[in-house]
Amino acid sequence: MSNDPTAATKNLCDIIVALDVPAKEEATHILDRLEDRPKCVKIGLQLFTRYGPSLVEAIASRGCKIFLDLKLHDIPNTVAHAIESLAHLPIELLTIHGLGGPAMIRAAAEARDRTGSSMKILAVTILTSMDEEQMSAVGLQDSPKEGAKRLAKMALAAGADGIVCSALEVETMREEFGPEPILVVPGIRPSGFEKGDQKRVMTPGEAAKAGSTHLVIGRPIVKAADPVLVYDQITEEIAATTK
Ligand SMILES: O=C(O)c1cc(=O)[nH]c(=O)n1[C@@H]1O[C@H](COP(=O)(O)O)[C@@H](O)[C@H]1O
Repeated sequence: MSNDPTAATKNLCDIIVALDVPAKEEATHILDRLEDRPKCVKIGLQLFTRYGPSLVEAIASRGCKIFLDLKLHDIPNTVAHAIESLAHLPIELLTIHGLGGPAMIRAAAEARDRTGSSMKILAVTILTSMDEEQMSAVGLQDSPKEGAKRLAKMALAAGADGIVCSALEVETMREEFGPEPILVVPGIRPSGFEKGDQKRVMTPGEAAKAGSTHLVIGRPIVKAADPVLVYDQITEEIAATTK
């Protein structure tokens, strides 16, 4: 296996479009405009709490892989049963919170295995909207980089297939865990785009170069006047930095 920390990204840094919109018609409209560009889209709490599993099936039937971002965080028994309830759906990636701890993560992976589902389970480390001040307010005393690394180590050992972290931590993750783990990276901001509520951000090119496998991009694409133009510019930026 290659020791090149960017090996995992060669030809493999996919864009995941976060469909953070209020209505399924709006999500469909964006996907129609983007045509067959996105190979994977994210359905998060905003759409899933409104439309549930039927929307997952409808969007998957268009040929897109589905990243279902529910960030499950509960006692192991409850998370395991939630995963059993989701197992029949065409889900590629599913999020749980790393802060749920190793027993919860293990229960999630075991539930997935029991059902025969092939979904990959990703542990969210430190949300990209958090900085040191926010972490300290919930009793986390280390830096985002240290905290994310600590949670990632625990989560991967407990059976997570990959992790969600900011691009600022990706290089450290690759040094620590090698080329195997899936590294899904939100907090992506093309240069000049406002951070909004995100605290730990990087440009698409920097994030891809660091070794991310997937970049989760919401507002810069879905709120753009011309989402196709922005999507294509991001694709070119990634290609230029990872070739
Ligand atoms: O799990 C996620 O996808 C996620 C984790 C995280 O730490 N930060 C984060 O922003 N996200 C998600 O990534 C997307 C980022 O959206 P934008 O900031 O609009 O690009 C949102 O849908 C968030 O829910």
